[in-house]
Amino acid sequence: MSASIVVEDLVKTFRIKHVRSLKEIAARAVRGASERPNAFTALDDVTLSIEEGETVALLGFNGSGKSTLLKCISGVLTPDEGRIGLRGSVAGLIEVGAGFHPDLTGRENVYLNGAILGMSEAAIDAAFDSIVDFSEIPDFIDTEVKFYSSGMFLRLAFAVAVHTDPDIFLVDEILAVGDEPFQRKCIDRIKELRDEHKTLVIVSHDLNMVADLCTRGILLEHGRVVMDDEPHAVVRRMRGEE
Ligand SMILES: Nc1ncnc2c1ncn2[C@@H]1O[C@H](COP(=O)(O)OP(=O)(O)OP(=O)(O)O)[C@@H](O)[C@H]1O
Repeated sequence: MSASIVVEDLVKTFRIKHVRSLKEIAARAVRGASERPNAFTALDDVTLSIEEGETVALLGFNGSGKSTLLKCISGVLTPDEGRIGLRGSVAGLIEVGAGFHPDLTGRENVYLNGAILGMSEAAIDAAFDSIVDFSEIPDFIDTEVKFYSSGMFLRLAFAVAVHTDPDIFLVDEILAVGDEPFQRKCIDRIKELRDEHKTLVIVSHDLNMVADLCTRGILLEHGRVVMDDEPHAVVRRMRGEE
């Protein structure tokens, strides 16, 4: 086996903007109050290596840095320090509909999003019917996506992403907005990708589902990796059961 994703000494810091009214600013100036720190470390020296074909659950409570890590791996965010090495093509379903333009139709967005994810026009032509089939929204494919519900957005975004045939697939909270039948379909597709030996990194708060789906669990706390083990063991630790 060879490494598919290598992350070394990754640090990501965000600047925090404090929004205050003029009255507050004046009151603080009179009191001589000191400023709160305006930098926040979302990823604090993260090092990990994921082998080709592994299915990894990235776990942690709200704000622990999961999405930030996925965004750094996918290239949406640039880390402040550290290195990321990837072997193969990457598709991310991280911010649903991020690559979608609200004034374009579903059809136009399939082409736009497919191109962003590295598909040629011919490849999108060939996959188009299957993408629309998967999304199950054929009646809305020529409607501007600003009129879509959040679930319809997700359906089309997921359908495009799984048709790009990536080597590495990063998935953040796919189940948040899809209805139950579509969730089941997404999970089935993810299982197929797993069985095709793709490398998968999945973020979800549905702990039982990801623990069953994945072969490895990585737990983040305050931007640091604190456990890297069999996923059910990681879930038990999160629940305070061990
Ligand atoms: N663009 C940003 N600007 C400032 N702070 C940010 C930004 N993005 C994330 N953060 C902060 O970084 C921390 C980690 O956020 P992140 O979204 O990675 O957490 P998460 O583990 O995915 O959480 P959740 O389970 O709630 O989705 C949070 O405290 C968040 O407020």
